Amino acid sequence: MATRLRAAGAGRSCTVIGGSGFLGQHMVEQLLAKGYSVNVFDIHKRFESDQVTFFLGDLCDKEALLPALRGVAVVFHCASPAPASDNRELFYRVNFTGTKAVIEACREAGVQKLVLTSSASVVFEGTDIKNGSEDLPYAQKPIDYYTETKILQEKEVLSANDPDNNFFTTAIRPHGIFGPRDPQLVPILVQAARSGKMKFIIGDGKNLVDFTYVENVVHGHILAAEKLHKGSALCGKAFHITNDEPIPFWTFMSRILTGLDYDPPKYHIPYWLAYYLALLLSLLLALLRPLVTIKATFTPMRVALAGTFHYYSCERAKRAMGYSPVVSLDEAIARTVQSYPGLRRARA
Ligand SMILES: NC(=O)C1=CN([C@@H]2O[C@H](COP(=O)(O)OP(=O)(O)OC[C@H]3O[C@@H](n4cnc5c(N)ncnc54)[C@H](OP(=O)(O)O)[C@@H]3O)[C@@H](O)[C@H]2O)C=CC1
Ligand SMILES: CC(C)CCC[C@@H](C)[C@H]1CC[C@H]2C3=C(CC[C@]12C)[C@@]1(C)CCC(=O)C[C@@H]1CC3
Repeated sequence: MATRLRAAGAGRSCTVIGGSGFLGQHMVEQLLAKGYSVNVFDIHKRFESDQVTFFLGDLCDKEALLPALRGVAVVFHCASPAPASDNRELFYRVNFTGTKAVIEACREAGVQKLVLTSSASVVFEGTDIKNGSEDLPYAQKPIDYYTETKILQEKEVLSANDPDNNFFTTAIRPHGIFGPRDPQLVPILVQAARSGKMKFIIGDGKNLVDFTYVENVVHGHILAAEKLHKGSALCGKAFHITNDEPIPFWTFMSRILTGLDYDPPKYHIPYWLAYYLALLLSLLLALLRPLVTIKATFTPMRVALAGTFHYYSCERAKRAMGYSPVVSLDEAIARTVQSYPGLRRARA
């Protein structure tokens, strides 16, 4: 590994924590393409590459992290339990306690830059956000445990910024990441369509939201790593990274569905009715949990995301790091639909 690090140049050596995941794999691919030497630290190894050094372990274990961080200049921390897991203990352990372990390991290993994948949802409380800036306060009442722990995670990383000791941190807040190999958005949407649950538009269908193509998210992270240094505007700050093309939520869903030959939703259900039905269902499933575990398609969080405005300004990222999306929304939707032949509706 030391040879690879030297070959890439000390400044272009990195470790992607969570590198086996959806965003992580795209991150690894683009970093390699840019000539970085790349380590992956993840609890699972989900792909083979002779260009990558894999370190398997739990990011909550600092001793397991250290070998993966020694000699690297930049750490990208994009690991998190899946939002749908809804496991409060797991979220706290990984996103809060685990992130503190990541920070300690970075400091001990002499890593200079830590780029966290946070989430624009850290300011979302289930009510409209239109062109929200990073100055919005953290959600006082996060809708779910995932969001609650992403807030704690971001606060830990940004407050760890320590330029006097050559340790620089920043957080990237993407929103609604989609693209090839996404496990959370398109597969769940198609599953809902296949089970006949996608006949209704929640609300009036005019709520604009941000969906961000995965390659734009990666581009934002790499830009941040390259612009993060002593005295830069990135130190200890968070930055929204989106496609900068807010789109009605149900227009986006319909374009993915029709692109895969499914019928788009066409009837309307009032937002308040959908939200309270989802809340009632979540309470019922919580009561039944000791007996049976049932995953709801329409959780309160998902209904809130489906029925409210939530799009964010990227102006701060444009100014501080010269960010602009590298793949347009139209092209991104086309590539995404094209990448899921197995999810296309089988024609009789
Ligand atoms: N998807 C989206 O729309 C958005 C995602 N984000 C953030 O982007 C990041 C990446 O998300 P995404 O790629 O979708 O998520 P994935 O679940 O696809 O990837 C996360 C990776 O981290 C791994 N991981 C989880 N827990 C640990 C642990 N304790 N130790 C080591 N590795 C671990 C996961 O393994 P395993 O699969 O076994 O859990 C997985 O490989 C996350 O931080 C998420 O919060 C932010 C905004 C939007
Ligand atoms: C069943 C339908 C009402 C919705 C189907 C699509 C949803 C599964 C997705 C639409 C918006 C997505 C989203 C996320 C996960 C998947 C969706 C709810 C996140 C919660 C993932 C993690 C984040 O940090 C924020 C994302 C917001 C958008």
